[in-house]
Amino acid sequence: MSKEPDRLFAQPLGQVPDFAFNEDVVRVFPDMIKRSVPGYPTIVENLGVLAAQFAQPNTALYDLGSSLGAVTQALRRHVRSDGCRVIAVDNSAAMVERCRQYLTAQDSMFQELLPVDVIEGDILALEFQPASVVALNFTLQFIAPEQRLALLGRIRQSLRPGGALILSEKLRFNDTEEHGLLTDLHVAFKRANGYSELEIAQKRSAIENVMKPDSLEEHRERLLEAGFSKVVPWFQCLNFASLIALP
Ligand SMILES: C[S@@+](CC[C@H](N)C(=O)[O-])C[C@H]1O[C@@H](n2cnc3c(N)ncnc32)[C@H](O)[C@@H]1O
Ligand SMILES: O=C(O)C(=O)C[C@]1(C(=O)O)C=C[C@@H](O)C=C1
Repeated sequence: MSKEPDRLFAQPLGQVPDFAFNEDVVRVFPDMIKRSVPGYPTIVENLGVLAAQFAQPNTALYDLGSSLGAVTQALRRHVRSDGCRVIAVDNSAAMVERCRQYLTAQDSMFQELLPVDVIEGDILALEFQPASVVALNFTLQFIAPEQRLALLGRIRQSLRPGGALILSEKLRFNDTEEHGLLTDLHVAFKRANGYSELEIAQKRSAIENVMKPDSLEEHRERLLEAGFSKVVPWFQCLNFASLIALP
């Protein structure tokens, strides 16, 4: 994995462009996401552990918005079910290219890993195969809000009995005081990880038009509306959480 530090927002940018998963972001992404998302390493590793409990033989395991394949690698470290295949999908060409390189490196280090397809494509246009695990790890928040319900509905239809969707997201909070407190604490987390006030402010402007977090209540209601029967939060650190949704 690239160890290049994230300094993308360190210099004054004047007009801050909208955040995009381009080549510049790809180069620093492992550092960026670890220093920006509280609990990210714990979520990724345990997503593999959880997935091993839900994986059913001869089904697909989806990593939607796979970026550099951190979740795909965790699935391959933990899931041992027969006949499973990991399908990693991302619409950023730069992410997909680097993801394939990392997975080739994983293949050369470990034997008997699950086979994996890395697809460059839009998850909104994907034809889902019968699946037992679907991971949306900080991806749904980048999908246009009006498209989220239909996507979750199609994921629900693809899930076999015994499977699960694992959904991780940045949260917003309906209670103003709770929202303010957890937002301030997230800024403190970023500061403690070496980001300056300028970096924090410019990143905030870059993502505000492209990343639209929902509240836990909105997620729960939408997942139930999409046909899931049960929604169980399994992790929260500050304003970032991960949920298990059962078919
Ligand atoms: C925050 S990153 C996901 C991080 C990654 N899952 C991980 O755990 O390391 C969001 C990813 O979703 C991808 N993405 C956003 N919209 C997408 C879409 N409509 N179809 C496919 N990928 C999408 C972006 O290119 C980006 O790589
Ligand atoms: O909320 C923020 O400040 C973030 O930087 C979050 C976040 C995310 O949740 O995906 C946004 C963009 C990058 O992919 C990494 C982290």
